[in-house]
Amino acid sequence: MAAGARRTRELLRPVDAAQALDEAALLRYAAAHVPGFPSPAPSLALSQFGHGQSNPTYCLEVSVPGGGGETRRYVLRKKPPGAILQSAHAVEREFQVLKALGAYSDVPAPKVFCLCTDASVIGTPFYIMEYLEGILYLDTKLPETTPSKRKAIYFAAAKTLAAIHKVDVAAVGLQKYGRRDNYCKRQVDRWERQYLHSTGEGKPARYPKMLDLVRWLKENVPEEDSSTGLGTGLVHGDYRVDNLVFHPTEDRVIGVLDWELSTLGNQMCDVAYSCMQYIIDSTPTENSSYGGFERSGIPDGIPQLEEYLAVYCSMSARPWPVANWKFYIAFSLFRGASIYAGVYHRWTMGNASGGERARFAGKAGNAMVDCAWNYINRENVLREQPATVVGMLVSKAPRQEFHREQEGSTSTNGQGRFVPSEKVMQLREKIMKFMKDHIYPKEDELYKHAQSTSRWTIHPEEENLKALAKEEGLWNLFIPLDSAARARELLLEDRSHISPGSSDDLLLGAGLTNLEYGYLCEIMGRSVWAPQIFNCGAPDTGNMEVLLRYGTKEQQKQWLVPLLEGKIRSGFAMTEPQVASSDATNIECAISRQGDFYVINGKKWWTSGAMDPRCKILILMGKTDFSAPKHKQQSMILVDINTPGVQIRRPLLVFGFDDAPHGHAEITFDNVRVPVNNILLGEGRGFEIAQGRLGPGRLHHCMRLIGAAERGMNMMVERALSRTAFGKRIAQHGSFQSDLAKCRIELEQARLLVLEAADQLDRHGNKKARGILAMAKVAAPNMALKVLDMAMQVHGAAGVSSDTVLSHLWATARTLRIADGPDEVHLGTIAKLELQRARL
Ligand SMILES: Cc1cc2nc3c(=O)[nH]c(=O)nc-3n(C[C@H](O)[C@H](O)[C@H](O)COP(=O)(O)OP(=O)(O)OC[C@H]3O[C@@H](n4cnc5c(N)ncnc54)[C@H](O)[C@@H]3O)c2cc1C
Repeated sequence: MAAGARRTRELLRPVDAAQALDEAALLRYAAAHVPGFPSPAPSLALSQFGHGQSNPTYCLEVSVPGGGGETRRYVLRKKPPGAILQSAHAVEREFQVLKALGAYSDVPAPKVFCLCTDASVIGTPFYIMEYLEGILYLDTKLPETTPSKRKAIYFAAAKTLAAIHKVDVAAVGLQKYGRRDNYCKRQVDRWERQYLHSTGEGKPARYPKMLDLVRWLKENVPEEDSSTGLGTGLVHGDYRVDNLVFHPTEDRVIGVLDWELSTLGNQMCDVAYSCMQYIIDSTPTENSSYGGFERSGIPDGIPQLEEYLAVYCSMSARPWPVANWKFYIAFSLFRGASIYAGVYHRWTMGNASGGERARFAGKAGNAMVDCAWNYINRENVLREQPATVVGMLVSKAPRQEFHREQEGSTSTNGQGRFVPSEKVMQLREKIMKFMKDHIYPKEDELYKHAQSTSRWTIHPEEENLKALAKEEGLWNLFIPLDSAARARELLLEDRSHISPGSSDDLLLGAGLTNLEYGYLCEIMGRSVWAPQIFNCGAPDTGNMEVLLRYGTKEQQKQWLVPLLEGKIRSGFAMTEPQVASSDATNIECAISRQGDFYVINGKKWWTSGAMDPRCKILILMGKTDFSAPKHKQQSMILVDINTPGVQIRRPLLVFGFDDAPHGHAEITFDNVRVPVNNILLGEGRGFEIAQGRLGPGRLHHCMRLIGAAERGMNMMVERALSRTAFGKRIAQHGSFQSDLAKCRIELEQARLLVLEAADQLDRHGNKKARGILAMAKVAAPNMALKVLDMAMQVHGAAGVSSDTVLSHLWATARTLRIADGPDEVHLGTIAKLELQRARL
């Protein structure tokens, strides 16, 4: 076989005499079944591809009648002649998968024209497909290319494999193409049978180590193999660089060939198989040493196996496969050995396509078995963490519906202004994994519960998830360094009020700055359910912040600790229906001192979280002195929600969403008596507290909005790539591309603004950072609304339904142009500062 890069046409050779076809019959059939086939064809030049072992493949070159010498090329692929293994050489299946992929997916595949199952036409079933003029790299070492091209080719191969694995099989009509579960288990049985069929008495000798390998594989099938969900789907079955046709001038795949072994199943088998050249050079030649790149040295430019894997994992959002990698490699070697045993057997019977190379297939197969055993006996085969590849962040989490994790400006190469520290990156990855493993898969169920008649109760799963998040150390991450320091002193003095087993360190977060938390909060914002699972949901975070900063020791013991532990929830009651509450000087709720008590009278609404059965404490803002200066009249006070006189009147709806089970409540306070020491910081200091509370809290909303928008982007892209309108993918329509690009620009702008605001908050405090905080508070919801609106648009009617998360995310984003202060108020702040600066 010719080594190196070959143009498709260079792979053609005269037809093997033993594989000659009835050309007249073929022409008749093609003319009748291939749309646009030149007819009557003045001449047919038939040649054969020298590359490939299994199904004989031909090139039909037909002159176009009256075309002045113009010719058209087609490719014909057929079963080999003679007795063949029943399940092998399934050209019918190749045709089926190519047809489905060609019509509905982004996987580059040759277009198929017709399938002939009538063996009487040319002796065996066959199909005819498009001839792709491109480059095939027959030698996986890529000797005839430059190092940079080698890298690009390998990464393109990883990307294309990811594209195959992301095909929605139901959407392309391949849902019955195979069983997804127990793929490896069934494959081991299948290839064991094939091996036994191809070897033994009167046939090539059996290799005892192969039988041992079968036993080992059967005993070590990964648990994930029994699943039908994560990591299962379309499997190519023979995915190698030399089965890819590359564009003649660009480093991208234009066609994936040889789908003979494709089916549905465990996709990690494809991945391991595509890495075979790193492990073994199994080219069947007489003098083969069988050493893969790992032994012979990796050609310059070809990425390390772990780099290649990292790209695949990143593009497919698949977990880093360290846990079962040994199995998958051993399985690939075993399967290769079994295939080679078949090739060798056919060669001994005189009917292997691929000629003399098959002579050495038996030897090569046994070398694969030896290699599998060497691999199994190695201590470490893959590092615990994925390799870092420029521009890629590899999730170690399993794939979920939510595939791509765009990283935006945080996906840097360790350089630049906003680059999270290693500690933050680790937490970020952990949260992303948690979201993929536990939150996205439960969203539907939580949503259904929130629509049911039990919606004002807590779904048991929510508390389970909280326990899990706590266990993983993903708890109270919002707590800024300085607040934690103050509370630590108070809490450490007396541990009697802390539940046994609770760790102080865990309760007080991870010692992050607001900026550091920003990178994490963004991820939580991708799901409306996520923040509270990590005990980072509003309004609890703001309330805890108030208690951390301003609470007395007693207040902290009674209310802060259970909040930090996630045992209770809280509400913040400031807004009142009868006054414009964006101007908090308007509020009318009265807090009057009577001896050792304060008596509260008033009406509040939009007290978020107060409907939650776990809500035990409200921080209420009212007036203690109506005659004091305008900003000294207000005070904040702790109100036990079960105090007589506190009455929840109704849940309010946001565009029809009641946000159960947390809800937004209208509450009346009729002569509610609370102890005097429930006052926070002191009478008349409500505004002061509000400033402290609202800075970080506002920013958290912004961060979550960036996450929500990012999710919108992901969903929009996935939808546009998988749906066809007016003859092409939505993603191929220019108007979509322009909207998408604009959304990305706005998102990145907003993200940078939010990060900058967080940084200034850390460095200069609330007051000095108020201008940029206000900018972020205006920019983030407006951007998120635009992106989510566009995402809904791309989803068509589905986008505005509750079948996707988009409408709920949009509704939540819309409230944030009002909640925590309307846009206009923040714009006023920005303008005021701008004018002040001009006057200086
Ligand atoms: C989903 C949701 C959750 C909420 N959660 C809480 C909560 O937990 N606790 C709580 O206390 N409140 C909560 N709120 C209430 C929220 O904080 C208030 O709605 C907000 O502060 C605005 O007050 P208002 O509704 O009284 O509007 P108003 O103050 O009446 O303002 C109405 C409009 O007037 C205009 N306006 C106001 N000021 C200016 C100005 N300076 N310049 C120009 N135009 C102006 C703006 O267009 C503004 O939107 C929540 C609201 C929503 C929607």
